[in-house]
Amino acid sequence: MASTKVKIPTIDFCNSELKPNTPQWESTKVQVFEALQEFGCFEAIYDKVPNEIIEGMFDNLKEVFDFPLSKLIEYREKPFHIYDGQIPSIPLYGSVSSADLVLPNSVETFSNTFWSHGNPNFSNVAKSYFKQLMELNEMVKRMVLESLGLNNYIDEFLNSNVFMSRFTNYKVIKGENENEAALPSHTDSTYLTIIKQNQNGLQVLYKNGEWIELNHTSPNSYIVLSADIFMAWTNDKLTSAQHRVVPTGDKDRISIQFFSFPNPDYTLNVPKELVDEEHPLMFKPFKLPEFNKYIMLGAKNGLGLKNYCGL
Ligand SMILES: O=C(O)CCC(=O)C(=O)O
Ligand SMILES: [Fe+2]
Repeated sequence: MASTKVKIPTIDFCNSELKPNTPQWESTKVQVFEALQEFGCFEAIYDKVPNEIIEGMFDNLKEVFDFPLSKLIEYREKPFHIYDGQIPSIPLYGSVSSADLVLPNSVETFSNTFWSHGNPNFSNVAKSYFKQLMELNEMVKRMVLESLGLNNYIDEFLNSNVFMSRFTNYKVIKGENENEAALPSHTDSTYLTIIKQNQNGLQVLYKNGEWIELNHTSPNSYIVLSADIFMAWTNDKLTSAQHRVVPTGDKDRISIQFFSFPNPDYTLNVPKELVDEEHPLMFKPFKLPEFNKYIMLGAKNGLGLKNYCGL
């Protein structure tokens, strides 16, 4: 069971004055940094994505997951597009990912695969959704880098980021297995993952060993998780959130994940400002594709990164 005692912070990003060098920014920045250090996650309340865009995303995605398997497989055959499903260990899980739905071409490929004449409605809502999430993602990263005194790195860091979007469907089951994790405990190999769920079910493992529910408390809620790559690049200053999904509702759960990574050529080198006698270097330099290959070979339970390049 997930704990109801510990609550992860809810942080408000709605204020229109939330710009660098304002008092509002400075106080939000403290909350963001503390939350990502302590929990590796927080709930963001962010009202820049209109409700009709969010509803449009979930309505279109319901249709996608009702399409026959052959469509999902056809999608998988396009470069940079992935369908994961029918995995025996996680039978309720199915997802489609796109290399970058922020790029117009990628949105069109997605629409043209699933709808025979494309789907301008999906294309428009997806473009709008991911454009606004890019801004939230950028604000959070800027706040983290400023908190670490890495202001000189912000532009280079943000320019080297690439993105991936994933839509996931968890089939509802009733019966003796209904409280089992539909997606088992793991950490992500990203900088940040920003998740929107149409039903609660996401949980994070807190350091006291309790699972904490990561619920949406508002229609404008998103869950922001810091992950392996951000933990490595910041020399262990941030926590990589260990999370899982235990759907609770009585209908299929759909979630939208917005992942950010370093580009494949970028060497992850801890900034020298974060290393001194009291804070020795914790990770060797590495590139993401090599780390991903290592993970694929079977590293488990958040030990992957430390085993791979920990010092
Ligand atoms: O469905 C969710 O809320 C989370 C999915 C997830 O953790 C992942 O795809 O890495
Ligand atoms: Fe994840």
